[in-house]
Amino acid sequence: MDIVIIGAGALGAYFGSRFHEGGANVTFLVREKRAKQLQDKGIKVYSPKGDYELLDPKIATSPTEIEHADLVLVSVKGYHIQGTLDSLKTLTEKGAHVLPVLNGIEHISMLQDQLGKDFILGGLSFIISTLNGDGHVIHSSDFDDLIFGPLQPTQTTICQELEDVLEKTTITGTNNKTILKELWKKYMFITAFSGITTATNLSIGPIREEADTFRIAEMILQEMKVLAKAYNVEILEEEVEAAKDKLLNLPAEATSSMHQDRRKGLTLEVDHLQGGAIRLAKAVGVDIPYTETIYGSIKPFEKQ
Ligand SMILES: NC(=O)C1=CN([C@@H]2O[C@H](COP(=O)(O)OP(=O)(O)OC[C@H]3O[C@@H](n4cnc5c(N)ncnc54)[C@H](OP(=O)(O)O)[C@@H]3O)[C@@H](O)[C@H]2O)C=CC1
Ligand SMILES: CC(C)(CO)C(=O)C(=O)O
Repeated sequence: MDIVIIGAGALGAYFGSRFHEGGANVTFLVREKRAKQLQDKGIKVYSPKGDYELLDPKIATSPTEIEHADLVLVSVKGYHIQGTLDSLKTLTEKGAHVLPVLNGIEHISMLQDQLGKDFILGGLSFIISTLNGDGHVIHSSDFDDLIFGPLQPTQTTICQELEDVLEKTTITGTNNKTILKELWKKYMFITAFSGITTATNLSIGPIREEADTFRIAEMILQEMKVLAKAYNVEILEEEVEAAKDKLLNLPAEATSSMHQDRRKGLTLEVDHLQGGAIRLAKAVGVDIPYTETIYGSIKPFEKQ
């Protein structure tokens, strides 16, 4: 399978390396600075699932350099998705399907509107990874789930092909037939988890110790459930409970990637995540006051 990775950051470099390890033909479509770093240092993955080294990754800085792609994995931050549209347009015109794995939900309909519904698959990931100073991947969770699936009936073949590739890798891949619901469940979870950890500047342990603080995360889960319903996605109460249990059972020092970005002084995805929820809620007349409050609390730290 010919796979292009747009956004060779923590997620893209990890999954791209694993696809390569499994025998796929992988090209990293990156910007100039990252291209130079990849040429100089290659990619190394340090991971509980086994280290991997890609000394001479295939790199492109323009989509015109890429002759053919079956699949484009998009793993940029939410605030960079608009900047990938020209490349995605060129690659979908060459027949590629697009698998976005960023957190959030608004980008799905945006990509469908801009590129055509047939090209956009649903995707998300559960993993904790980051890049070190050499641009190498530090994968620190024992999970690396890549959940994907068709959003249109025409996409079952490409999803099956990806499933076949994933079977040859260490990635825990799931071809999910109800991917839209999975996307909303992850969106519900991440809006609460990234919201409460980033706003308080605390990992989950101390948040759990203060019932009044933890309650804010619970209320955000409930608001996101109501919001999903307004978009015809039924998240069950037991699924909200499962998300709450996850928050209760994470290691005390666990935190969200957005909170890690706050700690590192990087731009935050708050507009894409909590801001996106607020825009979607306004459009259908749903009130999400806890999410709005968390959004307002994080906003001053968005661009540090
Ligand atoms: N890290 C994690 O553990 C997890 C992250 N996620 C989600 O995955 C998404 C990606 O996160 P993450 O991998 O951590 O982010 P990173 O910041 O590590 O990587 C994003 C990469 O995108 C690149 N990029 C941005 N615009 C373009 C473009 N136009 N063309 C090519 N490359 C581009 C950046 O490159 P450049 O160097 O040029 O700026 C950067 O390397 C986010 O939505 C995040 O919430 C989800 C689960 C876990
Ligand atoms: C919760 C987690 C770590 C799961 O992958 C995540 O998506 C994030 O923090 O951005």
